[in-house]
Parts: sequence; C-alpha cells; structure tokens
Amino acid sequence: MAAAAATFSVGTTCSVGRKGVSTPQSKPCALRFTAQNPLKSFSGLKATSGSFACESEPSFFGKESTATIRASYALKAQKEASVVQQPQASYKVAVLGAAGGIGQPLALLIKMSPLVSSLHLYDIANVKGVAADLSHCNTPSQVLDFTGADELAQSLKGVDVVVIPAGVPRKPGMTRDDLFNINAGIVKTLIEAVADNCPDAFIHIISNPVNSTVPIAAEVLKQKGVYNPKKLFGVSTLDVVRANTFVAQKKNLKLIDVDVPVVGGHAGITILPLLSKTKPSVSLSDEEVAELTVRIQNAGTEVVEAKAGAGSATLSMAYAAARFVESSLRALDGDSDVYECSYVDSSLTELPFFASRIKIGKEGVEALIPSDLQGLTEYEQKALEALKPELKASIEKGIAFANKQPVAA
Ligand SMILES: NC(=O)c1ccc[n+]([C@@H]2O[C@H](COP(=O)([O-])OP(=O)(O)OC[C@H]3O[C@@H](n4cnc5c(N)ncnc54)[C@H](O)[C@@H]3O)[C@@H](O)[C@H]2O)c1
Ligand SMILES: O=C(O)C[C@H](O)C(=O)O
Repeated sequence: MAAAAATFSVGTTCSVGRKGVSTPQSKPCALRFTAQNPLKSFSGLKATSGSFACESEPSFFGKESTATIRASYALKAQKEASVVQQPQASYKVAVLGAAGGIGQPLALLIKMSPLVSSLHLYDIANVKGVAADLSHCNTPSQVLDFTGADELAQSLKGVDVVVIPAGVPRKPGMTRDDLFNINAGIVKTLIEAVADNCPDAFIHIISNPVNSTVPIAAEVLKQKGVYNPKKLFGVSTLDVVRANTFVAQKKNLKLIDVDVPVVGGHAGITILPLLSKTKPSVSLSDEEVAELTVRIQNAGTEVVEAKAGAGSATLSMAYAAARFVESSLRALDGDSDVYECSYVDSSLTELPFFASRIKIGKEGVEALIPSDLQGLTEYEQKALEALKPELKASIEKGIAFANKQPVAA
C-alpha cells in the first residue's frame, strides 16, 4: 500500500490506494502536524507533542493506523530530511446560512482547520453573535460576519470554498422535496451572488432537496456564463458517514476502517449504498443488505422523527460537511489523493447529475470513479434502475424552476 499523507489532526478522508488502482478507498486521515509545528496548540483533540507520540492518538475524525503513520513518517523523513511540513492556513471559506442548526457547528469545525485563513459567516440574521463567539477560539482563521442581502456580495469576495446550508429543514411527515418551494429560491439567490462574486470557488450545496438544488445551481451558473461542472458539489457525505457507521456496528468492525461508497442522489431510494463494495469486504446476508440499505436510506427521517419537529440532522451533517470541506481544501492545497462521494454533474449514467465517488483535485472534480458501478449485485443493479426515474424527475424539476425565472444579467 502506498503511504498516505502523514497526518493527525483535523481529519477528513484520503485515498490510501495506489495511484491508478481502480477502487481507491477513502480513509480517515488528517492534516499534517509535527511536534515542531507552531499550530499544534489547537490540535488538542488529537495531536500530542512529538510526531510519533501522535500515532496512537485519535484524530478529529478518526484514527490513522500506526503502520500507516510509521510508513508515512519514514517516507517523509527520507524525502524531506530536516524540512518540516507546515499546514498552509491560506484558504478562505464562506458558510451561507451560518447561524443555523448546521451552520453553527460546521463553522466551529471549519474554524479548527489549519488550512483556513479566513472564515466568512453569512446569514439573514443572528450571525454576529455566532461570529463573536467563534472568533475567541485560538485557531488561525479570522472570523468575519455578514448579515443580510446587502452584505452577501462582500461575504463572497475572494472565497475559495462556499458552503451552503441555508434553507428550511424537514419536520416529521415531510419529504425533502416538500422543502423545494422555499429552498429552491434561497439557493437560486445565493448562487447568483456566488456567480457574481466568486465564480471560481468550489461550491458545496447542503440545502435540500439536494437532488434538485444542485441542478438549480448549475442552471443559474450557466445563465450567468460561469458554470464549471467540476466545481459544483452536492454534499452527500452524510450518507457515506452513516453507511460506514451502520455497517461497522452491524459487523463489529473498527469504525475507522469501513468505507462504503454511496451513489445515486440524496433522498429516499435515490440514496444507494453499494454494500458489496464495502472496504474491507464484509459478508452480509440478503436480509442484512436489505435492512442496512433501508436504514441508510431512511437515516435522515430517523433523525427528523427523533427531533420531533425541531429540525433534521445538524451535528452529524456538520461533521460530514466539515469532512468534505477539509477534503476540498486538501485538494486545493495540492494533495493528489483525495476521494469522496458527491452528487455532481456526471456522465457515469444517463442522468446528468449523479452521486458517485470522485477524485478531487486543485481544479475540482478531476475524475468520476466508474469502478464502483461495475459488477453490482442483482439487488444493487435493480435498486440503481429503480432510483433513476425519481432522480431524473428531481433534476428536471430543478432545471425547470431555474429556467422559469432566469437570473438578472
Ligand atoms: N445534504 C444533506 O445531507 C443535509 C443534511 C441535513 C440537512 N440538510 C439541509 O440543510 C438545510 C439547513 O438545515 P438546518 O438544520 O441548518 O436549518 P436551520 O433552519 O437550523 O438553519 C438554516 C439557516 O439558514 C438561514 N437562511 C434562511 N434563508 C437564508 C438566506 N436566504 N440566506 C442565508 N441564510 C438563510 C436561516 O436564517 C438559518 O440560520 C435544510 O434544507 C436541510 O434539509 C441537508
Ligand atoms: O433528512 C433530512 O431532511 C436532512 C438530511 O437530508 C439528512 O439526510 O439528514
């Protein structure tokens, strides 16, 4: 196995597969810290003093295996002799909807990233207090707050990654599509501003229904003449996080080792965990596959019902979104082994948007990974065909919405 980046702190995923291997495995890893690193002071959740002392410490999102870290450090030592790797706190990230249930914990997690120099928090209300609170954390990024439409443009200037959790969440009995009427307009307005102010940024869309809001964003960007399909991402990371958790629990596996690709979209049956592609490979009976698949597909509803009217998943979503932000920042920073599942402009199926594993690079989506869709079980193949009409309808609904109300030039 090729050595993964030597890492232990604000974690995320990286591939530990060899370059060119067709099924790279996302593996929790994290940003680089060493004993000499001046930023280690805020990595108390994971790093201790001394590089090797950290190898058995939990990283923020998980644990690197001792062997991997040893191999990685050995390699680094050979390559770099006395050169110390420093995280580059040089990226600007904007969170739109930053005062919300997802926005606040997400902002905290992003504030912990050593790669972020500036964190822009935008919301229509209540963002000043969130920013004041966060700004007291002694991590590198500067926190700036922006309230209301008049400050939206300013919040986006010079930004590298824009994360959008703005919008209303579900209540029990609702589908994600029931949020369309309110959230479609919110996403459209925000993307217009992104197009005008930071058209080159990576755009991460969390607002539901993701199956439609991502196509809306694409249409708006096209109308503005700045659509770059490689830089628009629907955040489906939570489906992967849930799949990994549930499979590990079911099979008594070490959580950090489990990686399940989840493809399709982000609603009900369009969420398709490819359990046969789980790494490490697990043996599951037909009943276990059916039970796990349904649980992963309904996990959002499980939270909505448990919260009983107080919203939907916020903490696990913030965790998942932070992982996706961190992966994007690592890719922007030159890490050439970054893989995640995401709902993107896609040619893997006949549908124009499709969630799959992707390779992320400096310019965004560097490659769609087709291999997960090859050699599916009969159950998965049927589920894949079954999800297509619903996903197609959601995509078309988003496109029709955006084209009915063209953007101002
Ligand atoms: N992609 C996923 O996996 C996933 C997971 C969980 C939730 N979600 C979705 O994320 C969205 C947000 O969920 P939440 O729990 O944080 O909701 P929330 O109501 O707690 O927060 C939403 C925030 O958006 C803000 N907002 C509303 N209109 C805005 C606008 N025009 N510009 C900027 N901000 C605006 C609100 O003021 C609020 O602070 C929902 O649509 C929810 O369905 C997606
Ligand atoms: O279920 C929801 O409405 C929120 C989100 O899409 C989730 O999967 O938790």
